[in-house]
Amino acid sequence: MSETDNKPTLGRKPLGLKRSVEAGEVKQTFSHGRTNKVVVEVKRRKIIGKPGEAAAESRVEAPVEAPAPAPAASAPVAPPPPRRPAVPAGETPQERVARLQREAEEDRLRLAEENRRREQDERLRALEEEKRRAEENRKVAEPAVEAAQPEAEPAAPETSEAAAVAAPEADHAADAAVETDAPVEETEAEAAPAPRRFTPVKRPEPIVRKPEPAAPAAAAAAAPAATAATAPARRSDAAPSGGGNAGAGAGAAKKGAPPPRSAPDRDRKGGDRRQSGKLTVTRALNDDEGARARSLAALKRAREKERRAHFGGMSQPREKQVRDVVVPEAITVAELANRMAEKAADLVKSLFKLGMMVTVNQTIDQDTAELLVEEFGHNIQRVSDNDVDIDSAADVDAEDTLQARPPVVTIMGHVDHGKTSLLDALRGTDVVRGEAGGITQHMGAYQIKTKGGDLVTFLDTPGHAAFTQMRMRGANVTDIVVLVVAADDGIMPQTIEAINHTKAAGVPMIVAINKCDKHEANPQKVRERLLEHEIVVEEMSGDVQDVEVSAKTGKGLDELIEKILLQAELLELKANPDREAEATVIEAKLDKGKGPLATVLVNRGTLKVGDILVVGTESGRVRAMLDDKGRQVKVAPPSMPVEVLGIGGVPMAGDKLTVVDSEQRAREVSSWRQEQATAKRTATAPASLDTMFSALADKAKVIEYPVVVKADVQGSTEAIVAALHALSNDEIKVRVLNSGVGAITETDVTLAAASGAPIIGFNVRPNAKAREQIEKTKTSMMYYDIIYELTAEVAKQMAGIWGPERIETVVGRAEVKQVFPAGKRDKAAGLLVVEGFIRKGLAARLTRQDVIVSATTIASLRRFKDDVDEVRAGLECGVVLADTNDIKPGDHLELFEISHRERTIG
Ligand SMILES: Nc1nc2c(ncn2[C@@H]2O[C@H](COP(=O)(O)OP(=O)(O)OP(=O)(O)O)[C@@H](O)[C@H]2O)c(=O)[nH]1
Repeated sequence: MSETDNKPTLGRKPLGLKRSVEAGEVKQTFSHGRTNKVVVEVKRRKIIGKPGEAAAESRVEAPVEAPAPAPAASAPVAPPPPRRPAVPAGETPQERVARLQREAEEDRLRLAEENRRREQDERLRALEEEKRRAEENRKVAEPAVEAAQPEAEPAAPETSEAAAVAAPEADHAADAAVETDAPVEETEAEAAPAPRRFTPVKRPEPIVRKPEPAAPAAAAAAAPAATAATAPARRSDAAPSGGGNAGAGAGAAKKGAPPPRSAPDRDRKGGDRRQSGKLTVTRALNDDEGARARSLAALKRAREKERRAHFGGMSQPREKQVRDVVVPEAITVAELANRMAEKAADLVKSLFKLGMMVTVNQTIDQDTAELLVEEFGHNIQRVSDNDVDIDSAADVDAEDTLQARPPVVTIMGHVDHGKTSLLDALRGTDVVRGEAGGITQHMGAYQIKTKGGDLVTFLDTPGHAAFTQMRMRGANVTDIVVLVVAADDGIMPQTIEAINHTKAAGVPMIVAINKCDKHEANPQKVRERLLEHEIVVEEMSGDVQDVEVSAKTGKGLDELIEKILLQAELLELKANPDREAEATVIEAKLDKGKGPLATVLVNRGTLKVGDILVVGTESGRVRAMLDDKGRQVKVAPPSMPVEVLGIGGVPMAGDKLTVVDSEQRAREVSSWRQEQATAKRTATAPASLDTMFSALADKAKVIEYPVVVKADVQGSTEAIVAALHALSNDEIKVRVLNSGVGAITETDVTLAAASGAPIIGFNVRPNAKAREQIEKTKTSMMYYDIIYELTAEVAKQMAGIWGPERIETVVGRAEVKQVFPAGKRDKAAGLLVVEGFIRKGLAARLTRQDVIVSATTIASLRRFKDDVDEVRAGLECGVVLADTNDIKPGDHLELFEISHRERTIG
């Protein structure tokens, strides 16, 4: 930008910052290579500062055609930029940046103020010009009007044109009266000699100042007239009468921009600035030259004070709100305070007055809570646990809504007796071959259609000892149990366990004697052995159905199905399919792609895609359902096993799934259940001194073997944890730091690494991040896919930690006959070897009247002043014992050898 830009031209250039401002950029450099660019605008101080040049500039700004005396005289000279303090010598880059920012901000504000002032001046000049022209027009028009209407309408000047003239005049007069001082008044007097039609009006500016002696009174008197005439005039005639400049001026006037203040005015007010009401940035910056502008921080403080005063004033008369407080059977003080929207400390104080010393985290009962709620003026709403949780037992379906449903049959038996093979044969599939180690490790759920078109749901349970929980669950969700006993193997431990589970669940049993194709098969022996467990089969004139089958040849399978259907008919299995579904989780896992998956068995109602559900401590919405063959299904009627997608987390096998009507209800129930589960987990057993000391003693003695367990399905996790706990004994205990379902994650590795624990992965592998972490922390990993290999290996490792077993073998005994000094400090004992032998270096226990005095070793052994290695029974010798001189005649010495043996666990 050059100076010539400001020279007058025919058309006025729009006003803008560019005209008098130079903009530049300051690059700030911070630590870590960060930079920031700050735009710095600089006013050319040289030009504005000199009075002569200022006048020239004012002339430039004046309208070209203005014949009136140059209003330059009235143009306020822009204040010179404040003198910057000298740059301090030891200024740091940060300080420099801060200074530059501050200066830039100051410049910007000053510039804005100057622009505003210049606009104001232009507006004034435009008004002057307009007024002058209007006056001229009037002078020209008046004789003509007078000629046309001699004396009839002397009020005619009150036309819109006249109003248009009056408007700027009034505006200007008001402005002049309020804001300008001597020079402006002089200019006005010269420029507008016409008689005044309005008295200047004082603007309703919120400025507190001492009024000029005469002006305000006159202004106040004329105010209504001036505003009444001004408003329509501005709207209708401002543009046509004033041309471009006048229009702009009127526009500016319309916006009501605050009028500029003259220097003396400012000086007058400078002293009482703080008391003068609202402090604007303009005022702050236009203060006395050289005086410091009010800092931003000060402005902020003032605003904050104002705000506080505002809110403080409001909070006092606020009325207390009475709330309905939902109180369960037990609630913590903090939670109650939260529900009452009161301060926990106040509640504690009240309880203190009631004689109860409690902390905010302590739980109080419902009655105590009621006292508090009433004391604080709220209403209590007592709820019991059942009000929150879903009580499906209370929700009984009417008899007429029930319809026949397929039977649920659980196949149980000892490991490798052919359960999966039998099921495969029934389904026409081949699950056995896919199983690791040939054993079932999950619970499988399948539905088959018989030749007659009947549906039967089968649950396959694992036979291995570790899966007790799964077998128990299987027995609990089923209608009928098929006990598979291999004819060649007979009754085995898990066969007995299955019998007990079945009896406990109170469900009917059908015995399938399998592997009857084998030549060593002895079904009769199986029947007889079953008698020992009070199972009397039909063949033995009992009421338990039995059937000889062969999964291999398919023998007896139809008969088995027949018997199942017969049994089901006797049970009259029914459920209401037309209601919200209820189901039981058979198995649950975390799938990498699908998220949490749960295999559920619908107990009643029909589960549909889109249903909102609560399952254990989790909630969710059924996104999709897959049947046992992996096909998508939209609905699952009673007795159908389906895999459900869309649950928020992995539920526990055995959890109940319930469909609820809203997501809010689902969340409410699941979070309540989560709270309960947490409370249960963190609940501590009542402490007594006895239990405390025994726990401490245990801690000191027992070696811990920490592990982290991750498995593919929830049932396996449970089984592994149970199996590991079973390996613990009084001296070494397995401590499962964490167990879960799904891939081994970074969190698992971090946890394991912190305790030096190995991670046991059952059918799962670590993810990429976890692998990195494993490398870094050198965490020991143990991967398995067969549970008995896992337990065997862990048992071996535990034995290794435990250390080899120390075995003491007593090899001799001796009696102390006499004691005599040996050397300066030691004592020697004269012994008679009574039994076995004594040898140098052997471990020995010195006993006095059968109480152990010391455990030591034979430091030296002599016979007749000669050092010897060994002395046999019946001979006398002299010994010095290591680390002890507490020897007396009559003491006995027991000599033993120590050996170590590898230990085994399990
Ligand atoms: N000869 C003969 N072999 C059978 C028969 N049924 C199963 N087997 C074999 O017995 C072995 C074990 O069969 P599984 O079906 O895996 O036994 P399981 O009871 O399911 O075993 P877990 O699920 O691990 O408890 C397999 O090698 C089968 O081939 C049968 O009727 N006859």
